[in-house]
Amino acid sequence: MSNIVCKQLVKTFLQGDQTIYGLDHVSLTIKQGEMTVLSGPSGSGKTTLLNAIGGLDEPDSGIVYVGDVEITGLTKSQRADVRLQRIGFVFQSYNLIPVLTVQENIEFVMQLQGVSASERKKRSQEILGEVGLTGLETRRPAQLSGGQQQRVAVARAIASKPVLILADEPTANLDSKTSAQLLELFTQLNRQHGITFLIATHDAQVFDYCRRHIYMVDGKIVTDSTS
Ligand SMILES: Nc1ncnc2c1ncn2[C@@H]1O[C@H](COP(=O)(O)OP(=O)(O)OP(=O)(O)O)[C@@H](O)[C@H]1O
Repeated sequence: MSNIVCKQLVKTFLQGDQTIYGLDHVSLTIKQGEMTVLSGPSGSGKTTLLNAIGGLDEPDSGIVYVGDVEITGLTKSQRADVRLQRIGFVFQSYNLIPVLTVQENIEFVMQLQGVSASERKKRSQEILGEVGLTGLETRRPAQLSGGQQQRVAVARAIASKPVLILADEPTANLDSKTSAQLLELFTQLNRQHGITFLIATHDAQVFDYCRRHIYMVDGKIVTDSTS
């Protein structure tokens, strides 16, 4: 089982002469296959928590496990390796590589993983079908709508066959219909592949797709409910 376990995470930032708690002793367990929404006011620590779980940033103290790997015990390059093998990211701003085509953007991660060219082509075609982008493989990101670009970002995130997808405001730049389509896609990937989703958002539409809802204020989890 690849559960996510966080124990007593603390992350502080110095702002002027003030110490701000991005994470104030946060502990939580997310079971493999859960779809969880993380909400809270601006500055409550949502991104800081995603970054700690995904190993993009190091907490000051505390422990993060993704499955049997303790992320917090690794070096920067070891964390990058764990991300490559186990964790997909989806951001508000898509973060695609503009000079690469849709297919090349998807294959990029597999290339880093050392997957052969023929296997990359086969898998990227399958993934394009799965996210509903067949026929758009030779386009570049600027030639796609926001919703299509976000689907490419999801395709890239699942290319590495991750156990966990961390999504930070994934619907923020999408209209409500396109957001619903993206969330349907998340649900489908969650059900078919058992991928765990942790979605940080202000968008109430996301709540309908997640049974578990964690709410943060001032770096602390104040409610954690499952419907
Ligand atoms: N690199 C940084 N330097 C200084 N302070 C930071 C840094 N990153 C985050 N913070 C502070 O940590 C707190 C938590 O920020 P975080 O970005 O995690 O909040 P958030 O809940 O994701 O906010 P939003 O909903 O606006 O994205 C905020 O007070 C923020 O100003």
